[in-house]
Amino acid sequence: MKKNITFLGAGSIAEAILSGIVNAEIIEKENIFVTNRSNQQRLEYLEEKYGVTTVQNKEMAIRSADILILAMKPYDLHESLQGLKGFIHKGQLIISILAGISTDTITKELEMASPVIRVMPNTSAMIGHSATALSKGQHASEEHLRIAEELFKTIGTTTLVKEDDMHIVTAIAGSGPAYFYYMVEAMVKAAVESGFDQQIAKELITQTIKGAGEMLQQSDDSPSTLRQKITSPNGTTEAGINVLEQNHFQRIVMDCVNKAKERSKELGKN
Ligand SMILES: NC(=O)C1=CN([C@@H]2O[C@H](COP(=O)(O)OP(=O)(O)OC[C@H]3O[C@@H](n4cnc5c(N)ncnc54)[C@H](O)[C@@H]3O)[C@@H](O)[C@H]2O)C=CC1
Ligand SMILES: O=C(O)[C@@H]1CCC=N1
Repeated sequence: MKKNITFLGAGSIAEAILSGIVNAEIIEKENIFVTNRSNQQRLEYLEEKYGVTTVQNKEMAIRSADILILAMKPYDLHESLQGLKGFIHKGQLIISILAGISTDTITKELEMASPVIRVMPNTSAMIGHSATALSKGQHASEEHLRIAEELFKTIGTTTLVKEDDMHIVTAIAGSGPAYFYYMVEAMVKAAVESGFDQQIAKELITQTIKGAGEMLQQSDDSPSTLRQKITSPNGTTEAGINVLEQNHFQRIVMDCVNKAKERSKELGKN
């Protein structure tokens, strides 16, 4: 792709995405520009690690961009664009990865009919395994969507969704990895409590999650059937699952996803 791409925001997800793009070599490193609010040390780290160009002079980086990736926190959007929208021009493709924020809000903030694509990646982008969802705003064309898809395919899978569904998608896929990490934390704790080695426990659990993920992808069985095949009558799995059931584990996970979805909606309103 012969394009200049500029990140506004240099946090953890910006790093995950740019790491994926750099590894895939889809855009020359020299054509990737990264800016943040003020943390010079952070920019130096990204420049050193990925060979991208980091800049304090946002004007130049924004004006010269073909694609602008908005990667600041949702609550920093307004202030950030207030200072920068003068440098943004209509021909640029705006990609927003901000949780909760609609493409219409971005258009309003920019005060121009820019093409905006809303994207929800996750941090597995870092190793090319993001499950990324995309939807296009009213001023974006199919070609804009195609460009965004091409870019995000370098960091994992891409799925087109209706913009209204972005809240639930954010709850299951954007935030999703964190729930699994949380579960792993608990499993490791239990293993350590049993006197088992922490590192070996982590390795075994990691391979177990990877295997389960591959099974979910490759097997024709439903998640429920896959679970049942592990659960021998009166065996260890049943004993464990019974505790989850007694404590309403599925209800808790559903509440967790719903709460994340509601939070996404709130972020969009504020
Ligand atoms: N962390 C994640 O897993 C995911 C995050 N997101 C979204 O990505 C966005 C960033 O999230 P994180 O990377 O986790 O946050 P973060 O706090 O790690 O990074 C935010 C970045 O924005 C920069 N920033 C703030 N104001 C700015 C300005 N005026 N100009 C330029 N840069 C500015 C900060 O300096 C910082 O580099 C959020 O909107 C979040 O909803 C989306 C998907 C996944
Ligand atoms: O927690 C958040 O708000 C962001 C959006 C999805 C993942 N992290």
